[in-house]
Amino acid sequence: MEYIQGSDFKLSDTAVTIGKFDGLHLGHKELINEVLSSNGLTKVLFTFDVNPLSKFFDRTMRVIDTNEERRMLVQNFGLDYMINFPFDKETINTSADDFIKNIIHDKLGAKKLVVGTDFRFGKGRLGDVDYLEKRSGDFGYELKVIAKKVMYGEEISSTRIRELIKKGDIKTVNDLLGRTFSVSGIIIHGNHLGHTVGMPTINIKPDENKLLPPFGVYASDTELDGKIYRGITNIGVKPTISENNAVGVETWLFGLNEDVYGHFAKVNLLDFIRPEMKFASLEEVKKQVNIDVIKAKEI
Ligand SMILES: Cc1cc2nc3c(=O)[nH]c(=O)nc-3n(C[C@H](O)[C@H](O)[C@H](O)COP(=O)(O)O)c2cc1C
Ligand SMILES: Nc1ncnc2c1ncn2[C@@H]1O[C@H](COP(=O)(O)OP(=O)(O)O)[C@@H](O)[C@H]1O
Repeated sequence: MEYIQGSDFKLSDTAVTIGKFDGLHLGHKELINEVLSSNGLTKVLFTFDVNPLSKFFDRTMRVIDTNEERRMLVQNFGLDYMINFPFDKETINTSADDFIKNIIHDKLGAKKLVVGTDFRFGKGRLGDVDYLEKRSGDFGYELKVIAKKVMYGEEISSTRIRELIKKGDIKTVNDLLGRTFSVSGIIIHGNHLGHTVGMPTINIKPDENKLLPPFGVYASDTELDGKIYRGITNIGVKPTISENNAVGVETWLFGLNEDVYGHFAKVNLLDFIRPEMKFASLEEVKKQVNIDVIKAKEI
């Protein structure tokens, strides 16, 4: 798959799905599968750069997957191209008509367009599926509108998943995603205290745009150097150690005994265990973690 960042491309004879795709959940997967079934066409996922998006609209808006995480997820789907299109002033001010003409037709060369029922596009979000259908003859594409997938009696949506993440309902989040919610990044140095109590932890500083579940302890499976380690993860600020720690994601991996600083890790969260608490000392944290570990191993 070729990854294109920006607006400098010209494709032809494509099957394209367009959307924000935050979280790449099971509903999104249906759109992508429709693209994948388009024999004879170049298969494209067109999405918007989520980092500028959060700056343009609402600085507090966090994403389920960062650009990088989303790119890694899409990598193995079997698509030909993934386009991460800038969501800047120009894009925001592009009318629905210009979006169809300049982007869907001229740049993407779409012969087939796959979107969800509530897809909106163009300035003021005035473009919708009816409008896409109306213009399909003029611009020579076939429109495929996919109904929203329902799970547990409700439509799957990025908004619903974000709310569940905020509540810490990781199990339901993972069901709706059809995979595990994860936090990934490079392993950095912490305070070098963990190993002093027999609990070495890998520390990851989450991307500032990343939506995190409530501070607390979670059972996890971490992908590191081609292996998966069951472990236990603390998301939070380590109040026992000091008052002003930055938010971190740290994981004690069961069965690892190596220096892995600077390596890339993907921490897949499996289930919530308990909230983060302030203890009297690091030894007291360790005592509690020994109890948490029993739970984490049972999951
Ligand atoms: C599973 C787990 C649970 C933790 N729970 C807490 C907690 O409830 N409160 C807290 O202050 N720190 C908690 N910590 C953070 C420890 O205090 C931290 O691992 C220790 O400060 C070592 O950090 P370092 O990696 O910077 O050396 C937890 C760490 C782990 C791995
Ligand atoms: N089982 C393990 N789980 C996590 N980290 C481990 C493990 N075994 C060895 N390590 C190494 O030890 C480091 C963590 O030690 P620690 O004392 O917590 O230091 P830091 O505060 O820098 O994270 C990790 O970054 C990793 O390189």
